[in-house]
Amino acid sequence: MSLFGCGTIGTEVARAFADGTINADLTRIYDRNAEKRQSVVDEFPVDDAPKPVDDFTDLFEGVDLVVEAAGQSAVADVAVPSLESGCDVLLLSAGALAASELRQQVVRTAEKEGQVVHVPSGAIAGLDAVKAAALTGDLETVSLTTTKNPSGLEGAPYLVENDIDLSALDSATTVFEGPATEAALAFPSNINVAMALSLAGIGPDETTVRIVADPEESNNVHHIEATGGMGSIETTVRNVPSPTNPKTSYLAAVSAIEKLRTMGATVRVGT
Ligand SMILES: NC(=O)C1=CN([C@@H]2O[C@H](COP(=O)(O)OP(=O)(O)OC[C@H]3O[C@@H](n4cnc5c(N)ncnc54)[C@H](OP(=O)(O)O)[C@@H]3O)[C@@H](O)[C@H]2O)C=CC1
Ligand SMILES: O=C([O-])CC(=O)C(=O)O
Repeated sequence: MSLFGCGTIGTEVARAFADGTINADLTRIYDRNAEKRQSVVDEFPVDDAPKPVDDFTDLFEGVDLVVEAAGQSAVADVAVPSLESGCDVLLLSAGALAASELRQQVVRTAEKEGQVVHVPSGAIAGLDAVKAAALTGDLETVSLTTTKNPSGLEGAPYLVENDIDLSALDSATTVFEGPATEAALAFPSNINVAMALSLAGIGPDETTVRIVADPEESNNVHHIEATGGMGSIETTVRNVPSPTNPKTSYLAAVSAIEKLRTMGATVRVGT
């Protein structure tokens, strides 16, 4: 396998290869930051380290899967070329697929090449039930309310473009409400989970998202509500943020690791 992105999630994923949690080889890694590439290499014994590459197109050689843990622009760069090179992809920055042209291109290429696009549950819970409910054809509403400390939202394009200053907040405030299609692009580093939920359920135009900035909240909280003919589903995850990136919940990295681990497992639990 190859890894694109050697930041918070990429480092945790690489460690899981290094310590044998994932029973497969990580052979190539890429990040635009050479120091981060090197610090991932340093997680491995010298004779078992992945090769750091300067150009992401060198990730494809001799591997069957490329793990993206970098950012939405990386998905635009790497997803289609990976699939065309005969690699499956696992996308953490799934919000990139909110752009319908890219989404269609990725899906069509995967179909044509017979490859798989994996989107892990990441920092949310309940995709198993939402997927099953969607199959019944009468899943009616799906909503996600995400609450983060302002430090977990700062720098988001939507806040910058609308001149929203979160440092002045003294109580929980809704900063965005709209379809997942808009949320994923307005908050590209904060709400990739909305696209995972959309793909599992009723699509990004119908899935509604509310983002709350709360100076009293120390966790990244994701609350899902879904209703339909099967009844209703509610899940809440109160995630501990990663120490190296408060925008990213620790569970997101572990979710990707579990997905990779179980690709080769004999017993696979969950829908
Ligand atoms: N699906 C889910 O549940 C979740 C998804 N995510 C998403 O996963 C991704 C990784 O998160 P995280 O590890 O915390 O992020 P980090 O910022 O810690 O690490 C990302 C790394 O990738 C590099 N990078 C970003 N874009 C590119 C690019 N186009 N080309 C080359 N290198 C690039 C960054 O470099 P630099 O430092 O120079 O920017 C950085 O080294 C993010 O998009 C994040 O939003 C996060 C949490 C949950
Ligand atoms: O880690 C989280 O809580 C969710 C997140 O940042 C994302 O989906 O992009």
